[in-house]
Amino acid sequence: MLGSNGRNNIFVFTGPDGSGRKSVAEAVGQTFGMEKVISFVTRPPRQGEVNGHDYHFISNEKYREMELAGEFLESVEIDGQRYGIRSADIENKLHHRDSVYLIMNHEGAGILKNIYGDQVVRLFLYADRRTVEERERNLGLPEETIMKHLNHYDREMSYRHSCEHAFENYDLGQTTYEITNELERYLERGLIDKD
Ligand SMILES: Nc1nc2c(ncn2[C@@H]2O[C@H](COP(=O)(O)OP(=O)(O)O)[C@@H](O)[C@H]2O)c(=O)[nH]1
Ligand SMILES: Nc1ncnc2c1ncn2[C@@H]1O[C@H](COP(=O)(O)OP(=O)(O)O)[C@@H](O)[C@H]1O
Repeated sequence: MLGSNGRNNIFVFTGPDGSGRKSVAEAVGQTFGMEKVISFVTRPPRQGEVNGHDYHFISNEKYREMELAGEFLESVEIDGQRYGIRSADIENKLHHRDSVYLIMNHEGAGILKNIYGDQVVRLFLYADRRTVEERERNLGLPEETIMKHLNHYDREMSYRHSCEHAFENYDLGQTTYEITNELERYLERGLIDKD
């Protein structure tokens, strides 16, 4: 379904782990009644993660089957685990709605941009290295995971200038407000009084 501006919007939240992509994306998604396209992943769920909400958690074998069947629009390997987006999921959602959102690393964001061009709006979130490390520690992530994430920090940060918009995230309410304002320009739904 095309939006009031005559096109679909695919909002991709990207940036370093711990920058707040999931938190902000969920808040903004709720505000606009937008659906998330959920990734398939081979890593096991972490405590509190829900299958079908955070990810579709699947085995290596199942992932390979889907891959061989050509089901993935985008598929990457990060730290030995596979992450992918199923073509049908994004197409079905866009059939019923004008906009969707996803959360991915720079690689996935670049692939989607190449496929969907102007319909993809990359929203880059960031905070300094010490802050993201502290947030991940407060979340209780295993030390090994935090270290892996920090190893990707510089590479992810260097993607900032390729993105359509970038937001420093230190105050969750403020960041959500800024992104809502920005998305309103794309969605033209009149949720924000611009005067
Ligand atoms: N390219 C790509 N990246 C993804 C996908 N799903 C999740 N990611 C990103 O992969 C990275 C690794 O994620 P992980 O360590 O499992 O942390 P998580 O963000 O807490 O799930 C994160 O930056 C995710 O945002 C996907 O389908 N494709
Ligand atoms: N502006 C912020 N101030 C403080 N904590 C934040 C802020 N944004 C996000 N967080 C917290 O940081 C942690 C990581 O956020 P999350 O949204 O999971 O990041 P990402 O999806 O980028 O890895 C979560 O515990 C989240 O509640």
